[in-house]
Amino acid sequence: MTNAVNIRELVLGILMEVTGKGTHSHLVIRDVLSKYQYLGKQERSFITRVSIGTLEQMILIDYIIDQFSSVKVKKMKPVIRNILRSAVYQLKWMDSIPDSAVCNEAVKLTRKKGFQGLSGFVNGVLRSITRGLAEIRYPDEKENPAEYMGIRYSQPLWLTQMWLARFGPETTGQILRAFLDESPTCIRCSTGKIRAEELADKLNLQGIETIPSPYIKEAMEIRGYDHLGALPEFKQGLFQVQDVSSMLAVRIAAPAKGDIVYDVCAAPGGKSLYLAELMENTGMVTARDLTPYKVGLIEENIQRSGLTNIRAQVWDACVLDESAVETADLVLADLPCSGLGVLGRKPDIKYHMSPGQMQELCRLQREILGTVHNYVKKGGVLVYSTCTIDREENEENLDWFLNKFPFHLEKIDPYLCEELRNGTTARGYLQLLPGVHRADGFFMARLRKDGE
Ligand SMILES: C[S@@+](CC[C@H](N)C(=O)[O-])C[C@H]1O[C@@H](n2cnc3c(N)ncnc32)[C@H](O)[C@@H]1O
Repeated sequence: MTNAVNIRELVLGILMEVTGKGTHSHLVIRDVLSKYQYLGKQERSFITRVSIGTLEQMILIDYIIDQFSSVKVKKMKPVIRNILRSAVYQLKWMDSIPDSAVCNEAVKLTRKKGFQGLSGFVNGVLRSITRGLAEIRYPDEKENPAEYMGIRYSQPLWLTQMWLARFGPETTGQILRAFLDESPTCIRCSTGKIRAEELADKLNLQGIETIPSPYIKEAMEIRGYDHLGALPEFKQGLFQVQDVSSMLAVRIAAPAKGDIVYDVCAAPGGKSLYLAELMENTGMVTARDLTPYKVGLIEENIQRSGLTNIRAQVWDACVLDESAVETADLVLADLPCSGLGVLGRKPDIKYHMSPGQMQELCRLQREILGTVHNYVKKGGVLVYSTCTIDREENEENLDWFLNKFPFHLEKIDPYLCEELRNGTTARGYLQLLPGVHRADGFFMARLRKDGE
């Protein structure tokens, strides 16, 4: 590994930024990897794996440290607690690194960061953990299942309590395990440009493994790539990075050729592009988001795609656009949400989210839905979707909407493969659950406006 840069110091920087300032981990990691592009594949994957892994397992890691340290994690200096956290991650989950190397590197980093006087403490705690790792005591599973699951699967207690009450222990276990499994990168083949099999062949030739999704033929999971953005197939717009759950939301929207479509919360534009592609360069997709920065992301993606039936606009979805009223065949409301369905990809969400924030999001979702339904023509379609598995933001918002506005749910079975059909899809909505489905957690509903 390169001597010039201490990759453990980079990991520490990422953890400090995410835990201290609340910046989203995927953004911090992306920035570090792009700043240190010259690092080798092995070093880049070490940085990603240890940062994500430590954040993912942080509740369990802190529980372990607290069993062996005289000073509780909460009372430690932030630098020290983050050095210990990433070291414990390596000790417990990375067998390929010798324990002595993990401890020595952590001690060196402690000194380098100016905490000479605490290097003995760090060394002592890590050596005790190394010796006692096999004998960790967990909360009693039978007596206190929520606490047990919270520690075992490293989730905040309020989340395990909420999910146990809603889904029961078996499904909750499936969901929590899935969050800790590696979340595969999923791509959507732009079938207007290349067949999925042909794209898979091209990627396979570069050593990238491709696994077709069971749900949609243009979706595939990929593994074994280094820098996705550098692949020629990406630059040529032959594929987009998009989870199959997002693709399904577009599938149930089922745009027709020539449709007028509004995607009211569109950045970075994944669903808008798919809608435009399915419309085969006819009609018009208006892809909106709140800020010029976000709309810039949509524009970049439009440019790479080469599609001409899509335009990007800055527009606050809470503000009524008089000119759009009753003009749309289809409105997609893929709204800001708590993101609890994608905890496997964005583990820090679980530390930032709270029941209070979820209520606030619910209020925003209602405000947006209460505005954008006006754009749907009589007889047109509104698709509501979120990447969460929270009843209030999903089913309860849907009930609220149906009680208030002249829309009815429409069966989505015709747009889904057999495996995804169930009682709710026959009514008009689908809740995907990680671990239960081979997809991110996602909610989608198809509503038709009453009238012609
Ligand atoms: C779930 S993301 C959308 C993902 C997007 N549909 C896609 O598939 O690529 C929600 C988006 O809503 C945007 N947003 C939040 N509040 C908004 C508002 N008041 N008006 C418009 N967009 C908003 C956020 O900036 C964010 O990009």
